[in-house]
Amino acid sequence: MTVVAVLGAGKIGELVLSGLLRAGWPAERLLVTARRQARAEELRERYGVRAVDNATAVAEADVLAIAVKPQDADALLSEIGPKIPADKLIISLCAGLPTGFFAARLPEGTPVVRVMTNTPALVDQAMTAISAGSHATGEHLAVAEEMFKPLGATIRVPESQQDAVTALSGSGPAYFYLLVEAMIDAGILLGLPRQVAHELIVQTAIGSAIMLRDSGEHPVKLREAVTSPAGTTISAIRELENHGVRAALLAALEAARDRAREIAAQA
Ligand SMILES: NC(=O)C1=CN([C@@H]2O[C@H](COP(=O)(O)OP(=O)(O)OC[C@H]3O[C@@H](n4cnc5c(N)ncnc54)[C@H](OP(=O)(O)O)[C@@H]3O)[C@@H](O)[C@H]2O)C=CC1
Ligand SMILES: O=C(O)[C@@H]1CCC=N1
Repeated sequence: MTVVAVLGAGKIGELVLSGLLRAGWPAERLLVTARRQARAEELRERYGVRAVDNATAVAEADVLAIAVKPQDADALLSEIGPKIPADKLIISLCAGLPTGFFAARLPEGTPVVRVMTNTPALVDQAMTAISAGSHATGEHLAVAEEMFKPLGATIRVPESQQDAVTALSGSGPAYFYLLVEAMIDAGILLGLPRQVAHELIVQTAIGSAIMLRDSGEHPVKLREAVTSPAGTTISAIRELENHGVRAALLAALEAARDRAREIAAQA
């Protein structure tokens, strides 16, 4: 029976933990570690899982899901790396860090899978991209899929695409929230009560997202269907184009991809 330990159960680690529990993963098959005792205690109380130290997690778990900040990964691996038997599966959730970073700090032959998920895991709507690193087989990828499928959709990608994935879907929820925030402000500008603007935009976002997923139509077609000749939508779209929204998105996602590369270079 697979035992999973989440090493560094902060925001993302907790999302993985709670998602697995919602999916029926038994609490006895889950371990968590945290740097602060208070955090470990909080997770133990909230989820009924065992909060242990990193060494115990390594000894008892089959799968070690590493969910510390990339900047903290080196210290964590200095602590546990030499003790890890090569039959453990390492699943890294860290942005930017290539699987080679882990391989260099782990015993030869340790399988490493790199995963990029996102915060809609909270509502079982994550997008998780999974890549095999050195020594990871199809079986290891299947274990990662078994863990992340209950949290939403999964896709396998070559590791060379993971920095781009991080820019798109890893950081992606933040872009949508920013857009929604700005559109609610626009509603205020137009004189709507904040609560009404919020309700209008959130439901419009949900409806548009479900249509995008379920209709199978290209977004251009869906946008064209809203855009009447000499109507209101095209007036707004002209302003969006005038203000360079498309160019801003291209530049923003390129910056996120570049930051992922920088994180790896600095690690
Ligand atoms: N937030 C997001 O949307 C996404 C994040 N990620 C990746 O997930 C990882 C975690 O991010 P996030 O959850 O946001 O960050 P958090 O800071 O919320 O979580 C990291 C956790 O790791 C703990 N920690 C650090 N060092 C150790 C250690 N040596 N032993 C045990 N625990 C330790 C921290 O403890 P303490 O609180 O005491 O410092 C903290 O609770 C990052 O690598 C990030 O790139 C990936 C996809 C999306
Ligand atoms: O901002 C970050 O670095 C992390 C990785 C993807 C989403 N959040």
